[in-house]
Amino acid sequence: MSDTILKATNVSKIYGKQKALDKVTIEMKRGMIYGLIGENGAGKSTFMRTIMGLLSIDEGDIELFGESGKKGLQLARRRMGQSIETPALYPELTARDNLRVQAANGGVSEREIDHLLRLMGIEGTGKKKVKNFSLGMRQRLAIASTLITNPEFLILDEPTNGLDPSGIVEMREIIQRLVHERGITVLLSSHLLDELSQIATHYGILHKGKLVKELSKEELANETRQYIELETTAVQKAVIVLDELGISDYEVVHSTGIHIYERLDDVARINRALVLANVNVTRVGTTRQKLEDYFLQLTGGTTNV
Ligand SMILES: Nc1ncnc2c1ncn2[C@@H]1O[C@H](COP(=O)(O)OP(=O)(O)OP(=O)(O)O)[C@@H](O)[C@H]1O
Repeated sequence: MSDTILKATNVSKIYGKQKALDKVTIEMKRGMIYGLIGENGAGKSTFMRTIMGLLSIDEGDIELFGESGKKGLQLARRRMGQSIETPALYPELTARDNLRVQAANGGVSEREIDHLLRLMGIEGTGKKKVKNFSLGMRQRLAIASTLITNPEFLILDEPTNGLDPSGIVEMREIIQRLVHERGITVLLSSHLLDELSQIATHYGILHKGKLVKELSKEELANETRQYIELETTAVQKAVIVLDELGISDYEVVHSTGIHIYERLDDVARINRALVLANVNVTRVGTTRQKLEDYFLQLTGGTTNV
């Protein structure tokens, strides 16, 4: 069985004169959680729609589960679920009855419905009607309904949009559970890098239809790593002091600068030790390039939230 779930090569979509997608190439392997990040209008939904076959492409190739061509893609898409165009939830029905309605044609058992409700953490909603659900609960039910067909690859369009911070954390946990318990590969989107920063294993930054950067979770962590920035005119002496303090994860970045990647809460102590050793410290402090700053740097834009 191929490990490549999605291979989109040079995919373009043009609306009139506007290129909503401009030669986007993305490859996803089984088990990945791929976060597509971009501001409003960057092309995230358009990309997801083309992958699901809800929208035709003007250029490029799409391969799903190793299948290509019209027939092959049609078959492959049966193994996928999506939240871009899900059936509307019935506000007058309970969560369970909503799933029952959607499961009606698929021969899905009550046991499976129970499992989905539990998986999404909405098993306790009982007789409560969906119209009285919070946005977070509704989002969970919407995802539960995409799981009815037991997809191997799930596409979620902005699943954290509109949720409060605790709702975002819960949604992240749910998505991680899907990956760990069901082995589902997930492509999801957000206009905020921060919202997906703890769950995605890979990131693609989309800007004006172009994929401007692709990086793994580890690469992102490195690029936005927090450290103590130490400026001193005596780098060599400072390094000796750091060694004496048992600090080994540091980097001399230039003739007067050191980045220390550990003991971030110990700035005062490190400073004291340096001063005691007669090291002239011109600046010491913790810095971190915030994720959203990093994102703006890549897209050269201003934040729209
Ligand atoms: N049916 C359409 N006709 C014309 N232009 C469209 C159509 N759908 C999308 N667009 C344009 O294509 C570009 C990409 O839109 P898309 O919805 O994919 O962006 P997005 O990143 O998903 O943003 P959002 O978060 O706002 O949904 C936008 O400039 C949008 O105006």
